[in-house]
Amino acid sequence: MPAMLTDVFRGHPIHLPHSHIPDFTSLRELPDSYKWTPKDDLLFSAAPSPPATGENIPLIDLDHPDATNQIGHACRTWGAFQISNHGVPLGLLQDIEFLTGSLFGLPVQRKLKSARSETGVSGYGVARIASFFNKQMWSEGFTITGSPLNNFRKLWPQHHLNYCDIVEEYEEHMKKLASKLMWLALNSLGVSEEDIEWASLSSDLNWAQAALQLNHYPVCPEPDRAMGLAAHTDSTLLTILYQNNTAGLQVFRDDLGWVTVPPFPGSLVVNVGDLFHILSNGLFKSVLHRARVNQTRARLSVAFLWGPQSDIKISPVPKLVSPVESPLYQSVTWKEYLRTKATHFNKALSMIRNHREE
Ligand SMILES: C=C1C[C@]23C[C@@]1(O)CC[C@H]2[C@@]12CCC[C@@](C)(C(=O)O1)[C@H]2[C@@H]3C(=O)O
Ligand SMILES: O=C(O)CCC(=O)C(=O)O
Ligand SMILES: [Fe+2]
Repeated sequence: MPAMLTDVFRGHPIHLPHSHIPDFTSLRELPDSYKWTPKDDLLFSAAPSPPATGENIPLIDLDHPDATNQIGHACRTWGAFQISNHGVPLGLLQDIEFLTGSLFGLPVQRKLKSARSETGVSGYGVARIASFFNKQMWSEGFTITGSPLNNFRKLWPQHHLNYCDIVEEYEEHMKKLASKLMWLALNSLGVSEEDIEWASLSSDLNWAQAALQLNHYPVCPEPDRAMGLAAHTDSTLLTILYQNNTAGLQVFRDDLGWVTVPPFPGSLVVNVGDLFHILSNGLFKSVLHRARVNQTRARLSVAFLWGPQSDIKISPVPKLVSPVESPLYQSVTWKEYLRTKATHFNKALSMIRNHREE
């Protein structure tokens, strides 16, 4: 996988307190800096949840004859769905979960040997969005772009090659799955490969790239006051998320509030990201989501964040733009968008939106 994302934050350092990541297991009480009140998580103005209706994001069987329409509907209404029969071997999901558990189980001092630098993308640390919040999140993360070899060697001097193989195999499966899902979703809108210049020009998947984000949410002494990962949308085209058998992911819908996505063994969660929202001229929703924590079980998740190569301009598909209106968004590369997001976070999408005359 080409390492094009690695230099995206060069010249855009963020000062994050990686070195202050505590040894979570030793904390019997929640420190004040980790106590969130509802106003600490208001950057995306998500209204409080109305009473639960039991509605949830759809679980779509990819072998179902109507899968295309179901995916299209889910992208328009939720911006998220779960999938079964996705073709990723269960053993590989178990391997990536094992790798993730093993990484975060290492002593803090070892993990810090591969700490993400202030201008880097890859490595160990707190989520990049942490700089926008006054409170700290109850989680730790590890981002992989390009080869993980150098970092993995520092983490596991003996076993790094086995772990590199797992990451490579996982990314290969994810790449193919993400592309299949994108085309199914676009087909549901009547859009095919010939309608998108950059996709039709390059053979196989040379136009795509990705980052793998491993997340750990340790057991928390006061889960109702803590936040695992604050509300955000992904900057991607699509994100494919594996979660272990512990609930915590929540997605937001204006009419339903925060809805918890139950883990179904072997299934994967798919999120529409901001770039897919732009490409679909606003028809697909980039889903606002967050992760909560709990008092009894540690939670692990693995997000495959998938988007176009850094030099590809994403703009609304002409077929989806009305002939009498301008496209909803200006064109933008993933790199430009990540930089805008790194400085303006929740305002990034509206900054590239074309404001129409009334
Ligand atoms: C490619 C990327 C997407 C991401 C920023 C990053 O450079 C690598 C990590 C990704 C992640 C994972 C956790 C949530 C998120 C908002 C963050 O802070 O880092 C996403 C970023 C994103 O989608 O914008
Ligand atoms: O842990 C989760 O369920 C969410 C992770 C996530 O949103 C991310 O890595 O972007
Ligand atoms: Fe996310």
